[in-house]
Amino acid sequence: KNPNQPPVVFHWFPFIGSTIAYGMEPYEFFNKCQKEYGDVFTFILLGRRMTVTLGPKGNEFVFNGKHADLCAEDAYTHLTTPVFGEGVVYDCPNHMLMEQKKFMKFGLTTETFKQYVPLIKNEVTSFFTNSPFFKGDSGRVPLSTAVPQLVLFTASRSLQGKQVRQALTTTHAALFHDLDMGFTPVNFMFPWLPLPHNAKRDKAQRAMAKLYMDIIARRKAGEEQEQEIDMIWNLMNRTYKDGRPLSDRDIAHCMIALLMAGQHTSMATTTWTLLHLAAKPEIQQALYDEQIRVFGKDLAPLTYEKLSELSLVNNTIKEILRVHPPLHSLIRKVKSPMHVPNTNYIIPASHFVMAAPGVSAMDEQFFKNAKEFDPFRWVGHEKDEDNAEKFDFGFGLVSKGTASPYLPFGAGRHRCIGEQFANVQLGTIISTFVREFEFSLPPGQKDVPPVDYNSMVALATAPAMVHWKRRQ
Ligand code: HEM
Ligand SMILES: N#Cc1ccc(COc2ccc(/C=C/c3ccc(C(F)(F)[C@](O)(Cn4cnnn4)c4ccc(F)cc4F)nc3)cc2)cc1
Repeated sequence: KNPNQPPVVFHWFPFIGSTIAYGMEPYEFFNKCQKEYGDVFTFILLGRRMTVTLGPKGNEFVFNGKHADLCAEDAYTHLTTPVFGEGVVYDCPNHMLMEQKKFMKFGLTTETFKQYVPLIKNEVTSFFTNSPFFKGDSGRVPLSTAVPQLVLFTASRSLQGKQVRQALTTTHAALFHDLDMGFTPVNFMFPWLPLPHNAKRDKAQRAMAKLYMDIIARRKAGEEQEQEIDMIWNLMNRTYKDGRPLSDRDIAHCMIALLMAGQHTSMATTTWTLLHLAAKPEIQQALYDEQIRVFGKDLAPLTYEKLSELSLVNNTIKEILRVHPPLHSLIRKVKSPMHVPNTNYIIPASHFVMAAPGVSAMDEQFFKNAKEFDPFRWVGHEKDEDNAEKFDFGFGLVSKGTASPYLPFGAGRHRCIGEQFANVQLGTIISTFVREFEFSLPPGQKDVPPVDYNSMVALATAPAMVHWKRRQ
């Protein structure tokens, strides 16, 4: 026992350590350890020493740590680079990632969102028309199957662009699936395993990258006019500070990264939202009443400007991200020994640190009835974030204060740049569902299904069936 290192969680077997307990039920594991060891403790995950720092202070320690001390690319590159492709995100120096995030944000403006809302709405309504799950006046739908398709259509039609949307449902549908299968936490641990799914992943990555590079080449040859601003057009004109333009390959790999980012987080969040609304019909009714109040009894078409007036829709998304944050564990590699403030602990360079903001988001000391899904708890707190002090890491201002109990989009230099797009996409999807249908859980099922932690994000256990009835 080393007095100036965090306590190590008891475990029977070396290497395996606490992998099973953590991998199966991370929150149960974190809460049990917090009771026994406090907010800072080390556990063994497949031979790696993971030092967890919980609570708002723990969140701040990881999110505000200096890049020289805490390295994201060393933690994530084995998982992401085989899927996204080389030269971007975690396969390049951090200062280049900061510029890539700046470029991406240039493509996520109110002007593009105004154009995306009708595109997303149309994808949802044509999904209702074409999908086998929504025939007739009532029925049931396995959300685990339907929502990933719906989210892929809406994100690819808007942010990715028409050609990508077209390809993903025809020539490249199977390839997207193969690439998606490669985006799994097992690859965190064993990226080099010559498993069949890794060979398929690599083939799919090359095919997807080629799809984007062919689109770019056609646009450069002037074969396509810029009717709609998609992210590919946006990235085509970007140059790094050192004068080097973003290469066609780097653009393709950034587009794959954005595709994977949005797909997993949005499908998890959309599924959990529909499940919790099915469990609480009174909130569905309140959402429907809000649509009438904001758009009139004839339900005028959704617009980006009006989305911001739908406070219950926005509070529902905030509350879903509190109860079900898609990314439950955020990891950094320790590069030099790090002192944990207010403790005697020095974390050695051989460790990884892990933040789990979802633990403080479900802590009774910060949120009354924390386990309860209650969007109304956010009424009056819509703008808390705005007056916080801000800092620019190279991709725009982010709040400096990261000692918050609620950080579904992270904080600091690695903070998410997709929050606004996600809110537009989720707000449009939820509004369109609520206008069209009423939901309920299968008869006899009282609550939403348990969480499946075996994917990259915290998913609802399949099939996540809900019953629907078309509104008259
Ligand atoms: C509900 C939806 C989403 C949630 C909850 C979410 C959450 C997060 C979190 C927690 C981080 C910090 C990761 C870390 O600190 O290791 C992050 C980073 C990021 N996210 Fe998201 N995200 C969402 C949607 C999106 C979308 C739609 C995009 C792209 C359009 C996106 C792109 C990114 C990027 C580029 C980063 C930066 C990673 C870095 O700097 O290391 N995210 N996101
Ligand atoms: N055996 C076994 C075994 C062992 C352990 C377990 C359980 O262990 C774990 C541990 C961690 C995790 C999830 C963390 C994690 C981190 C980073 C990323 C990411 F980088 F990918 C992302 O942030 C994602 N993102 C951001 N915004 N939207 N998406 C991202 C960034 C930029 C970008 F451009 C594209 C991106 F998409 N993804 C996920 C899941 C399971 C199971 C089985």
